[in-house]
Amino acid sequence: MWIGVVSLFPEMFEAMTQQGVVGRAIERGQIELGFWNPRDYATDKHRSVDDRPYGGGPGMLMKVDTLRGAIHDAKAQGQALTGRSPKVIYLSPQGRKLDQNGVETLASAGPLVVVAGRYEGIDERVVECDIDEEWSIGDYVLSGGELPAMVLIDAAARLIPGVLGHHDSAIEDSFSDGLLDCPHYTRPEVIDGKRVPDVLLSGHHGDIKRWRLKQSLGRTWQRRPDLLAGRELDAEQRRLLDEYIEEHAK
Ligand SMILES: Nc1nonc1C(=O)NCC1CCCCC1
Repeated sequence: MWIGVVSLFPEMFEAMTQQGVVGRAIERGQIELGFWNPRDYATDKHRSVDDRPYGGGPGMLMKVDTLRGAIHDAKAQGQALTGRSPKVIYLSPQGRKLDQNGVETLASAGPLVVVAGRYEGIDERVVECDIDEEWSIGDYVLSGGELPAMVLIDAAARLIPGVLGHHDSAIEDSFSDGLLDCPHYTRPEVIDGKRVPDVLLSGHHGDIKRWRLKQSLGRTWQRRPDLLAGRELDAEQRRLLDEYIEEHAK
């Protein structure tokens, strides 16, 4: 998967490109990241990358020509390397809320150019002319789009076949099948008097699988009932959830 990143602070991405799942995926060639810094397109002696907002008001906006130059070249490189025109994504609180379905959609959309905003944002005409989709990672305001860009890159990378060591771990993640994740346990068997659930020590893989599904359904029912609304449960899932509710009725 090819992702071009437009950012004034490309060095912020170094940690994720050299470590962990994403770092390994890059090393294996499963992901390719390219970086374009609008500052490299500055032509004045101060190498300006911000500009004053029309109408006054606090703060600055990203300078149009340097930003558009970076987006243009990132798109061109993505096209040249993949043969497909990249989808250009802008991350801001004004965007569509990103969830696992959105990640799956973006991860399967071919090459991407992700634009990380700074200052107070970007000119609306750049959004209209150069941005294909605006996405938000949540209803809060950060100081830049770099962390949201890293969130998107990480979540998308996990969905690329072969990136995760164990195929199931992607499916069993929270939200991968639309449910919250089940509880997990590792050594020691007892922590502060709290024991690992016996089923997990039983070696009965069918029982363990059913227990994990029951816990996922139950947790989702308790913590995020919105994720269950409109979801068709099969007979087994319905039975397990009813059992969980029975056991946890107040
Ligand atoms: N929340 C968010 N989801 O995606 N991005 C977010 C954000 O808070 N981004 C900050 C950026 C927004 C553009 C102007 C500079 C600050």
